[in-house]
Amino acid sequence: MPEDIIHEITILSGKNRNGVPEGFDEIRIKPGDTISIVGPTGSGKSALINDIEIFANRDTVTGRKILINGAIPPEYFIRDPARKPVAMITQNTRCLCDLSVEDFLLMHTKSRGYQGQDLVDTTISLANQFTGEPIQRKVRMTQLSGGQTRSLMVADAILISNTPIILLDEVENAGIFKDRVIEALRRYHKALLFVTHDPLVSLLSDRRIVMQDGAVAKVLTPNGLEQSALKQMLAYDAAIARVREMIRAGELITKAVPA
Ligand SMILES: Nc1ncnc2c1ncn2[C@@H]1O[C@H](COP(=O)(O)OP(=O)(O)OP(=O)(O)O)[C@@H](O)[C@H]1O
Repeated sequence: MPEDIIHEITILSGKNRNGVPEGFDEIRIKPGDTISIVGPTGSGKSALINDIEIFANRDTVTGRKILINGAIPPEYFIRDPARKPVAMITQNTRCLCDLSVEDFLLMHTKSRGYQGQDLVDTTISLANQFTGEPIQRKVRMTQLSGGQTRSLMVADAILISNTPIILLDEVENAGIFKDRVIEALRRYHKALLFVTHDPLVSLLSDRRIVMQDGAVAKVLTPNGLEQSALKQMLAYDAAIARVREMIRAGELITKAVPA
């Protein structure tokens, strides 16, 4: 529906944990933007993406307000799961559904009014680009590992739910190829906000929101200034991935691994 097309999400500032107003007026996010949310433990990272998930209207602990296309979002964005434009994927995302992967995705495509097997196949193959352990279509949803579940949920959010806004809360430790997830979300033109403690994931984003004491302390836009650090982190990440595979395969690591 044209009125459902999202051009912009706006975060209007609230207050920090001590009631002091945040030091920004508004943060504007457009489809295709990738934004990482960083900061120490307890600094308010999850609270910020929760505000977006529920379209806070000065009614959460932070006092923030979220606008969609410059206005308060319509009630059905919040109440109707099929029209909600936000998918939130967390470390705790679990699937309690006793169906095979294929049947689960088929059911979801039908409930969204799509027909045919094609979308199910594309979703499984996209999910398999994100995880090192390929997902078999006949396996039960409850048997998927943490990394496989998160990979499938991201692929489902991109292709079947097709939500324009995707929120990821610390999914990086879950055995998924985080750089491929970010690349795919960019390619599909999603607005992506992710809470992360991972340096590589942070460097891959266009902007970094830095949290402190429950408030946004800074919004950094590196504009290419971090390219050499990013290159270095990609090389380290590849070296760590190689060692991880060697360890998984039962090898002894007797030499330094070049980055
Ligand atoms: N602006 C605020 N005002 C009042 N309380 C807040 C504010 N922001 C966050 N909090 C509260 O502070 C606690 C910690 O916040 P939150 O869980 O968002 O931190 P976090 O940075 O995600 O932490 P972690 O890295 O450990 O997951 C929560 O109980 C949250 O509700």
